[in-house]
Amino acid sequence: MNIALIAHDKKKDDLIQFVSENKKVFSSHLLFATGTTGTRIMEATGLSIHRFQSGPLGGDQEIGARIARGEMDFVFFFRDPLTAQPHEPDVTALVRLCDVYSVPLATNLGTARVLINGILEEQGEGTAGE
Ligand SMILES: O=C(CO)COP(=O)(O)O
Repeated sequence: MNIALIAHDKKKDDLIQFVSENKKVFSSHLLFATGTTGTRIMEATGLSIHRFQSGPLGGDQEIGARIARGEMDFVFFFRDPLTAQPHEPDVTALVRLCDVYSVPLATNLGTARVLINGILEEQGEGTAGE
C-alpha cells in the first residue's frame, strides 16, 4: 500500500510519535511525505520515505496529484486547526481529493489510531496493541 504522511509544524511531534509507535506496520508499506515531515520522521524512525516538496512549496499538491492518479491508499494528515497556513487552499484541495476518491484520511490522532487498526486488519494481523 502507498501511505502519505503529512503534518503541520505544531503537529509534527504527534505524527512522529504515532509513526514510531506503529513502526512495524508502516515499515511494510511504501511511505510518502511532504518535505519537512518526511525528513523529521526519517530522522526519528529510520524508515525510508519518499519526500515531495515542503507543503507550502507545493508538497500537498504533489500528494494530491498522486491521489488523483489512484496511487495513494491512505493519508495521515495531522492538521493544525489553530494556526493559519499560507497555503490553506492547497490543504483544502488535498482533503477534497481524498473525499473525491474515497481515500481514507486521518486528520488527527484519534482517527489515526482507528485507521492504523483498519490497515492492520487489511493485512490480516489483528489490531494494534494486541
Ligand atoms: O505544510 C504542510 C502540509 O500542509 C507540511 O509540509 P512540511 O512537511 O514540508 O512541513
